[in-house]
Amino acid sequence: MAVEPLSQKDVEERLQELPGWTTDGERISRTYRFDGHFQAAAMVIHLAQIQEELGHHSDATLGYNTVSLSVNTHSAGGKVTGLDVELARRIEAVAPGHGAR
Ligand SMILES: C[C@H](O)[C@H](O)[C@H]1CNC2=NC(N)=NC(=O)C2=N1
Repeated sequence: MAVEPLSQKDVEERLQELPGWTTDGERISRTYRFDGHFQAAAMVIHLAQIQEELGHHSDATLGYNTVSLSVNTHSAGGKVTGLDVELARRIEAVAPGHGAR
């Protein structure tokens, strides 16, 4: 089943429930900060588990104490869909347990 892109207005509305997440119209993004590198790396492993479960994957960059995420849906022409928002929600649910801020 084709996944339809969300309108910019829909994306912005949904992001109101995901503080820290932003959109440039082509993707949704957030950078998390951690107490150190190991904590950030552990978050990436947890992220990989969630992404494999959902079959939906962000572009993730591991820094010293940061993890920067960006996601859109390739099959929707590289636009933002509900799948991206769902992934962001799942990540938000586990991030505090890793000390993310
Ligand atoms: C076949 C597989 O489910 C698809 O290629 C998935 C994999 N992960 C994906 N991740 C993201 N971010 N967008 C996609 O469209 C996408 N498609």
